[in-house]
Amino acid sequence: MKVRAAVLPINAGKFAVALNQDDAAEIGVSEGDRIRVIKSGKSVSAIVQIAFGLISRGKIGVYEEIAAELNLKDGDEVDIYPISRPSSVEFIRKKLSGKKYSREELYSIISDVVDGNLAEVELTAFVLGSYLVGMDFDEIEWMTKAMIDTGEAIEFEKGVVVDKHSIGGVPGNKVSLLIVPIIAASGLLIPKTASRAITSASGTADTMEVLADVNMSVEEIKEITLKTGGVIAWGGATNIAPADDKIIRVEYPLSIDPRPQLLASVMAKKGAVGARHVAIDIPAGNGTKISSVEEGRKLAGEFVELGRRLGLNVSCAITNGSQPVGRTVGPALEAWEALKTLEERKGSSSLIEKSLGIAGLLFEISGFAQDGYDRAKMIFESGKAHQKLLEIIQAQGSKGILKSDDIPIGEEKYVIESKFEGAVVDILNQRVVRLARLAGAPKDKGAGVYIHRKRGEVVKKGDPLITIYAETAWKLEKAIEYAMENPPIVVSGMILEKYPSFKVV
Ligand SMILES: O=P(O)(O)OC[C@H]1O[C@H](OP(=O)(O)O)[C@H](O)[C@@H]1O
Ligand SMILES: O=c1cc[nH]c(=O)[nH]1
Repeated sequence: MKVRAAVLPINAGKFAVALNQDDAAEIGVSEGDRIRVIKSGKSVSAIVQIAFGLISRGKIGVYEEIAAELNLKDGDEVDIYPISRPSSVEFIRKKLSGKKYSREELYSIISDVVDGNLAEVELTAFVLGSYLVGMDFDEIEWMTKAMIDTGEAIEFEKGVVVDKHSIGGVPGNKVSLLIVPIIAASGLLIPKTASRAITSASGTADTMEVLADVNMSVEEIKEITLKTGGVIAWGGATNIAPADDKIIRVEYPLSIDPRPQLLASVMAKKGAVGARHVAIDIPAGNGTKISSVEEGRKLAGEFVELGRRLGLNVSCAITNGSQPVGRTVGPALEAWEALKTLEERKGSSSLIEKSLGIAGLLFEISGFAQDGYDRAKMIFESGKAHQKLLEIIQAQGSKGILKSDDIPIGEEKYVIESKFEGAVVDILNQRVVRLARLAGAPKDKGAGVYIHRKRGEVVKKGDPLITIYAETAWKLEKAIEYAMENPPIVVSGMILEKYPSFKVV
């Protein structure tokens, strides 16, 4: 069938087209089916969206990706005809019925993820298949290797390359902003790629982006690492394990991180940047991805085994995830706390201890030092880590922030005060994250929370417990409403909530 192109100035993130419902019916396709679009002998396969009333008969809405690929302009004539769904869809269906993927099937699925050949619902089914049915270790290894092989990789001809990664899940985990400069200042190389938030209110890429550009090519990551010793780049902007960010995009709205995807996502990024020694942070505690140290140990064993299969020397740190790391949650607040701590060489003990502990672990497993923690502490206290972070920020492309107090924080704020005198007995991670997300994080960089009192700290009636920051008044309102019904900080006593009136703060 011949139709005329209407170029839609929208990036769909995949090859997709919009068809008038009657034209779609005429060639026998429905929402999510595939068609081939042909112009001057060149063709692409595209996922169909039905645009009820928005695209007139005889026209086809083409998103930017297809327009660029086929060099299409408004009014150009193209040929279209229906084609069948990729075989990956059949493999995904097989997993949903409880079967095991083969190596070839996983490669085919990951290639289709990278090429944008899967509709949103098919990609979601792939993630849910892992979440509900799971994968065995062979499948996890094959998926990780497919994720590495379908992207670009970095090789360093000289230097000792190390890397760290967290499985995430604990709010306020800004430790990479301290660890990377400590390692880089020691002379080791750390080409770190991070993801954006998955279940939290700010991923490391969201936090670093407050200070510097995080969109980098593979060549830039290598060049900056060789120049400064380290980078903190957003994995989704590179062509390193490009399937990863596409998978994370469907995990984020569901706030789930299935174990097979988690292992593959983390280890593909480490394998592709040429790291030899890798430290994995596994936060364990209520309201995180790992509820106990025992469960953390099991996951640590899986990381070490996957590392062995990929030729990487992996060590894990099971860390205290029972409450947020440091006192801030949300991109700008976390960047502020990380930079302030480096500037003043003091700050929240959970943030400093964790950062030095993981940097120290990297020093030890790479053979750089036996007293890893002490070496990391010396670099931190000497101010070299602070100077190094500033150097990395400049090399990546600074956002013009020279010191922590220059970082803009949301201007709308509300302080929740304690209604009792006593001590903080609990901080509920998931409520803290929900609160920061309702306030606008991670999209609104200035949104988030500042935690005034952490577990065990004493409060008087009327003392501030938590300050909520937002960039817009209505988001602040929503966040306050939530906090009133779901107090994130519990002061003394044994009663967590009263139902139907939850007002225990
Ligand atoms: O907490 P959630 O959002 O689930 O996990 C995602 C975060 O965990 C990892 O942290 P890092 O890169 O090791 O610092 C990821 O890169 C990402 O920033
Ligand atoms: O990078 C990451 C971190 C946690 N979970 C993932 O799936 N990827």
